[in-house]
Amino acid sequence: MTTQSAPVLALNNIRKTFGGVVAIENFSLDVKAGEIVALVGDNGAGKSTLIKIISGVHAPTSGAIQIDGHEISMSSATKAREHGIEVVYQDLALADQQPVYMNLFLGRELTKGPMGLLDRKSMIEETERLVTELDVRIPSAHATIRDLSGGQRQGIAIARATHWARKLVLLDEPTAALGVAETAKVEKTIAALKSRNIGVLIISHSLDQVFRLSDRICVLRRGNQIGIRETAKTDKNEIVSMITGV
Ligand SMILES: Nc1ncnc2c1ncn2[C@@H]1O[C@H](COP(=O)(O)OP(=O)(O)OP(=O)(O)O)[C@@H](O)[C@H]1O
Repeated sequence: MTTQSAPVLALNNIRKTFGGVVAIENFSLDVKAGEIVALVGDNGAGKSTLIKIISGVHAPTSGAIQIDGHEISMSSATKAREHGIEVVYQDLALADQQPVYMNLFLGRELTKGPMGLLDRKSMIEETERLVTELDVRIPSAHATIRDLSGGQRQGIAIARATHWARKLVLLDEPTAALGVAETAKVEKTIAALKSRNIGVLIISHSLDQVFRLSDRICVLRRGNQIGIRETAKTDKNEIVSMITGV
């Protein structure tokens, strides 16, 4: 059961231009606690731009963003994290030369003692607990990211986001590079966020995945919101025609 109370995220009349290009026009959307909303649209529709606006990478040209009913200025990715928002980007943003445990704590390393030394033991223990819980199969918490497979890296990026998120997880094509079994595992992890009452906004080109995971589907075309549908009350044909406009 989920508590669908006040929206964790509310976007009101967001507009974003890059020079003369209007990437997002007049866009509004709520994501409630424990809800999974899928953002779909063709290439260039504006999906990634929207995720970057919510995660503080791009400032909107105009419009407002509210978290838990409070208007906030998402001026940087750090600020977004402070508000409990975590993102998994297509390029994963992992430090390739670093071990898994350092990646899970990147920028939020645990320290000990008056000198603030890295508490590697605790970070390794916490990493081992987390990867076991999420069934991310890696050789060890000490493994270097560059030595892992694409699926293992993806698992680490998602483990990091789900571990730190308090309000909202944003996922940009989280399973694009994965096989069937790995995709199923990632989808299970995403679905489990509902029980922690975390809101999820997911970009996916796979309508099968969108229908498996989401509560609602929001369609974007050329920066405009074409409509929002409850997943249980629509079908692929309707969503495809909303995406393509035919
Ligand atoms: N940094 C930027 N500078 C200039 N234009 C940009 C920038 N980022 C995005 N755009 C433009 O904004 C529009 C939306 O792009 P965006 O990447 O958000 O689309 P998308 O829906 O995520 O596409 P895809 O599915 O191909 O990733 C496009 O016209 C794109 O060229």
